[in-house]
Amino acid sequence: MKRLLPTLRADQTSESLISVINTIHIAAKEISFRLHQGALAGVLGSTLDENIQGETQKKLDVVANQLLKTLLLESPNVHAIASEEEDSIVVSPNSGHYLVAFDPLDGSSNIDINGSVGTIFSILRKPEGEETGESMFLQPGKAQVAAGYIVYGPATMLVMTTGKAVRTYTLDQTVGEFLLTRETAEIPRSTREFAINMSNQRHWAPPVKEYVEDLLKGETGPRKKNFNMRWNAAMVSDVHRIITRGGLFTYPWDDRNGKKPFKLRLMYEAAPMALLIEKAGGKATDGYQRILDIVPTDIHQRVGVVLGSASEVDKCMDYHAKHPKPF
Ligand SMILES: O=P(O)(O)OC[C@H]1O[C@](O)(COP(=O)(O)O)[C@@H](O)[C@@H]1O
Ligand SMILES: [Mg+2]
Ligand SMILES: [Mg+2]
Repeated sequence: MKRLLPTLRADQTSESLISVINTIHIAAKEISFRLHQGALAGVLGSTLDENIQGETQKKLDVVANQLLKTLLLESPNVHAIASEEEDSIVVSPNSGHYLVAFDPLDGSSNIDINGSVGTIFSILRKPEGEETGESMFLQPGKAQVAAGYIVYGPATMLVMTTGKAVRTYTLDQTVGEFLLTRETAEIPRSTREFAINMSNQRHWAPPVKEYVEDLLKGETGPRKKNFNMRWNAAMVSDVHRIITRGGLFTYPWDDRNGKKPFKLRLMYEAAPMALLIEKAGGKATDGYQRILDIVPTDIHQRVGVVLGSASEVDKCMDYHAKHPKPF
C-alpha cells in the first residue's frame, strides 16, 4: 500500500507544502495515540479555561492545540498559524511561505464518551509583502492550497486534497504510517440521508423548517422518498460519512443567541470541508452562496453550512431562495 508522502509527490505537490502536511500528520499521530489511550493518558475532562469563543476547553483541546502549534511554528515552511483555541494568529520566527488555520479537536463533546472526534486543517499561501497581520489569513476558501481532516474513530483516517483528488489514508498503528486506502472520493449526487441537530428546530429560519418538514414527510410528501437521519455531534465525523457514502449536512442560522446566529467557523471548519466536498463532486454553501467564495472578515468568523450530495444541496438552496434572508 502507498504511503502518504510518496502519494503527495506523485501528485506533484511541492516539497515545501509536503513538509507542512508532514508536520500536521506527525501531530495527528500523537493526538491519535493519546486519544486511543483515553483515561489512561489522563486527558479526559475539562480545563477551568474558556477559549475565545467562550466555550469551556477540554483537556484534549489544549493538548491537541499545543502539539500542532509547537510543531507548526518550528517548521521552516510555516509563517503563521490561526487556531480555534488561540485568540489571535501566532507568527513563527521562521519566514515560511504558508499559513495554517486549524481546529485542533473538533467535536470535543465526544471526547469523554469515547465518540469520534477530529482535527481540521486549512493551508493558505502567505500573500506577498505582508509580514505579520491577521489580514494575511483573510482569503476566500478557494485560495486554499491544501485542506483536510483527521478523524479519530475506530480507525484514524486522514482525508485531504491539494486541489486534485480527495485521498483517504488510514493510520497503520503497527508501523505508525498513514497508508492510502481510497484513491479518489466521489460523493453520490443524490441521497436519502441528512444530518442536522433537530433539537434546534424551533429556532431555525422558515426555509430550513420547511425543508426539513418535507424530508420528514417521506414517501407521502413532496420529496416522494423516505429519508434517514444521522447526527454525530462532530462535524468531522458527519462530513466523513458524507465523503464516504453521500448525504446532506447542515448547521444553519438559528435565533437561540442573537450574538451567535451560526455555530461553525468559516476558516478552520467550513472552508476546508467545502474544498474537500467540492473536490469530491459535492456542493458546499451557506444556503445562498458557495462557501469557497466567502471572503472572511475575522479569523473566528462563523457561517451557515449546507454541504454534501450536489442535487440535495441544490434542493435545500431552492427552499432558501423562496424566503428572505434571516441575516
Ligand atoms: O452541539 P451540537 O449542536 O451537536 O453541535 C455539534 C457541532 O459543534 C461542533 O462540535 C463544533 O466543534 P468544536 O468541538 O471544535 O467546538 C461541530 O463539530 C459539530 O458539528
Ligand atoms: Mg470544531
Ligand atoms: Mg475544536
